[in-house]
Amino acid sequence: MFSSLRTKLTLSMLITSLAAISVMALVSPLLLEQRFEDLTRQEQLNRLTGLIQNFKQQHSNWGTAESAAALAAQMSLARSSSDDTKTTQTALRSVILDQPLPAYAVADQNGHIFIGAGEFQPGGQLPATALRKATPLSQNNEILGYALKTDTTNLNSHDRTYLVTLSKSMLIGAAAGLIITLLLSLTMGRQLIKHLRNLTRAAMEMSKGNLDQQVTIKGDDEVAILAREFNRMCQELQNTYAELTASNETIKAQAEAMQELSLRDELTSLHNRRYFNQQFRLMHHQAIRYGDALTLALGDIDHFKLINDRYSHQIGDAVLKQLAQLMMEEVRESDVLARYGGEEFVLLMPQTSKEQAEGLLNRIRTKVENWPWEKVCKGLSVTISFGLSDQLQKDMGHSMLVEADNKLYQAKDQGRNRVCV
Ligand SMILES: Nc1nc2c(ncn2[C@@H]2O[C@H](COP(=O)(O)OP(=O)(O)OP(=O)(O)O)[C@@H](O)[C@H]2O)c(=O)[nH]1
Repeated sequence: MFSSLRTKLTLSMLITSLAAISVMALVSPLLLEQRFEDLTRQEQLNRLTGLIQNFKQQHSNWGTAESAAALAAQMSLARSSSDDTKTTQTALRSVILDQPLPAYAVADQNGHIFIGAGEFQPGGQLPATALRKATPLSQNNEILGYALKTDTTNLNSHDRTYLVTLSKSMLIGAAAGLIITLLLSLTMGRQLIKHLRNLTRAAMEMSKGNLDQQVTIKGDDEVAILAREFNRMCQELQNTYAELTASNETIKAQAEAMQELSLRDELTSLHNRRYFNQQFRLMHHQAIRYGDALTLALGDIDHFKLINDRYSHQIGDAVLKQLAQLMMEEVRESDVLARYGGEEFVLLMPQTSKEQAEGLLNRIRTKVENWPWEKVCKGLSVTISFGLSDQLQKDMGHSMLVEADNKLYQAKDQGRNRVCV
């Protein structure tokens, strides 16, 4: 339901804020009231202690029923009097008039009550059980009297109003603070989500194969660290991919070169017999299937042994190379010219009749005969003989090769430097 991170963050912040305000609304007034009461009570007890001290300074018999009665009398006088010149009466007035009437019964150290409250009346005696519950009023470790709380609260309506106003102000302040925090969190959350979205988008692009991904980095937080690492990984991946592609290309090129080399003759750079065999099988099959013409020629340099013997093996090699070059210049791209072995060549001519092939081979033969072989070696002359076949039989080309070979022998027998058909 709440699938996006943004929604989840917003909701969690809202819930947290509401929970914080609720806790504050419930707990803080209670704590405040408790604290307020404690302070008020302490203040009242201090005043009572001060009252007794003042009285005791003037009356040496403090602790007797008489002195308690005298203080009680002074207190009832202070309630009705406006004269505040005397110290005790001033203290009394501050206890009795400035403060709400405390819900305390107060007695001297021997339990003689001089301030009455509840069931305890002035002039009476505070029972032992009540005395145990009462708070001692002491100074310099000397107990001057006891105050027994007879009411649950020390707070008057003023205090309560003050307390409620304070609680409300606190709540308004807290609510305002929380709203600001919420807004700030939302802004920060938006920024965070923006960075995460950028990262997600870049990662998705990467998974599609677009490795060239870099995200903007701001700040130094965890998301920035994540983004920095992501960028570094992208860069590394890109470099590795480029290296792999390059080495792949090299391997491919090397494999192609190896393949090509394995099908080429090293000396003449013509295709070799293996390549010829592959092509011959294919072309022979196609020619039979589609009823096309296919002519095969075997060529052999005349008296090549003599050339080797007379001019050296190196000159023999040079002749082979030059002759291959001359033949290459004459044949079509679609023809297959290969060194068949030693001083023998084979030429496969697809869609070529025997007559057309004969014409081409005679052109080659004449070209070879007329080429200035003196350039290679003084006194050198070279000729070549060819045997032709266009026999298409379903025997994988065997009869064609046999016939071409027979015709080549025929050409040699008839005096060489010729084409036998
Ligand atoms: N220099 C060189 N000679 C080669 C190479 N391959 C084969 N030969 C030589 O070619 C010669 C072929 O001689 P033969 O088969 O007697 O034929 P021929 O001398 O040409 O005589 P005919 O074919 O009857 O005209 C041999 O001496 C081989 O050593 C090669 O790659 N380089």
